[in-house]
Amino acid sequence: MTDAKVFDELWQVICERAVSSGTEKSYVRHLLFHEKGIDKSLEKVGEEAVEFILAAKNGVSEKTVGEAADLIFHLMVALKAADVDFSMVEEELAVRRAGMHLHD
Ligand SMILES: N=c1c2ncn([C@@H]3O[C@H](COP(=O)(O)OP(=O)(O)OP(=O)(O)O)[C@@H](O)[C@H]3O)c2ncn1[C@@H]1O[C@H](COP(=O)(O)O)[C@@H](O)[C@H]1O
Repeated sequence: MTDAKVFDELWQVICERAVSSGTEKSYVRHLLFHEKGIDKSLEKVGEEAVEFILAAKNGVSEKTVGEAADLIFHLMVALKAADVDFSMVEEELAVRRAGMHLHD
């Protein structure tokens, strides 16, 4: 899959994990129901951001792609932990594309 639909699918899975009390192993659930609360997801965003920066600075594109994916994934989990729907971010980006600024 190479189109933006992957973001919507991933968001849907993250939302399912947030309501599911299932017992199967789930990394998303591990983050969302962590004893540190939202701090766990936020920590991961920080770690992954640093890893992305280091990879990009080192100029190895395969590593940079992997770290970018880790960062975006953890950012989406953190949005869920912050109770912000991903569609709001998409909407904000769409508004900016249209040359308007909703939250200025
Ligand atoms: N995109 C991802 C994804 N990217 C990275 N990771 C996991 O992120 C973890 C990062 O590893 P780290 O070493 O940084 O963290 P850790 O030591 O395992 O654990 P913590 O430090 O977070 O406590 C690894 O376990 C990876 O498997 C992901 N886990 C899940 N997804 C997506 O989320 C969906 C749902 O996942 P589950 O909730 O596990 O079913 C999957 O189908 C994927 O689409």
